[in-house]
Amino acid sequence: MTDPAPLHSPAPQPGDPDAALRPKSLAEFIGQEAARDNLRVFIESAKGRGEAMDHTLFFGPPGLGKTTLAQIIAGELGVGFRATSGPVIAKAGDLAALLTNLEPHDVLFIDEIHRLNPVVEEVLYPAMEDRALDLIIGEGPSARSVRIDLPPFTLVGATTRQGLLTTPLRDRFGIPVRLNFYTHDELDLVVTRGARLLGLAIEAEGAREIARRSRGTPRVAGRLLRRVRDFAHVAGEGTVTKAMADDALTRLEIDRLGLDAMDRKYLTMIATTYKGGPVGVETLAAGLAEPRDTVEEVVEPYLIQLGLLARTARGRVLNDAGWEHLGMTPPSGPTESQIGMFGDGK
Ligand SMILES: Nc1ncnc2c1ncn2[C@@H]1O[C@H](COP(=O)(O)OP(=O)(O)OP(=O)(O)O)[C@@H](O)[C@H]1O
Repeated sequence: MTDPAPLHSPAPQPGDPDAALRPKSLAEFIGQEAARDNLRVFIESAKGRGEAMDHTLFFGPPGLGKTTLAQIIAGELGVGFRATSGPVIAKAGDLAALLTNLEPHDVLFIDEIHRLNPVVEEVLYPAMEDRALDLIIGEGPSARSVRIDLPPFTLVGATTRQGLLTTPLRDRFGIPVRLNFYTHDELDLVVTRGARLLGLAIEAEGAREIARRSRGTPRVAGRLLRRVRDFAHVAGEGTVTKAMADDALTRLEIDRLGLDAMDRKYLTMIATTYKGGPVGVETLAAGLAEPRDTVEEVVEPYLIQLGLLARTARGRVLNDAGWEHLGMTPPSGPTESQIGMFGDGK
């Protein structure tokens, strides 16, 4: 069986092998402190008032815990949880069926909410604002509109691309929450917790090594931990050490910054083919034979976070740190990054 998600990709895998490591409560959830503290207040307040919590939007790169937090909200509120995703809701009727089946105060989670069909999105506006559905019954001159009241509910939307949300939709979320990449210390806790749940003995330095190379992403940390466990198991080692983690991750082609083969191919292409840039994202996506969305949502955010890459108005540019990481020297003359940035080239 082929594995559609590369080992190091922050994208989810079918069957959700991460489910066993998913924190079930806010107290168990590591990192994202500001978001967590605020959510705790909103949850307590909604519970105290006996009302549904306000609609909440999570945005940020994949694998940082959007789905996990949505489930935690439902758990902490003590209400039901229904999950779907933007591209799956094909027709207005599909959304109507979901909404009319909710119990009062339930959480409805819509992943990839930026990919909702515009017709479906129109149905969502009154549902979010007035807790009502406006349905058209019949066709032609006899068509009439009926309004159906909905139970109070909380919509939790998740998106990797907040900028792609329409303004009317974005404005209807009372609680927007940005999720950021995790620090090494936080990922260290994620790895240590994961090892405990998997019954795997790991030295502190071993956990640190995995944390450092997890792209700031708990989903990647969990996945790398499971692969290191495989190597340790086959080698007959009882405890994961730093050397063992390093060896396993190197064999998986994950370098000391946590970049994988795709990241390095991307950076090398800008360095060698385009002399450090600027180069457009479409061109890079075509060169990598990857969809543009994957390049923008999965590959680039972490490279930008590390300061290896800049998005400018004229395209992507390799920064000095990017050249250094590749062990290459920029072409002579000032590079684009030395001249300065030209704004955000989205
Ligand atoms: N704060 C955390 N502490 C521990 N583990 C976490 C945390 N956040 C996420 N995880 C782990 O990472 C996995 C991925 O998280 P989740 O599915 O919530 O990410 P996501 O942001 O919804 O991703 P996507 O955008 O791809 O849907 C979870 O199964 C869980 O094991």
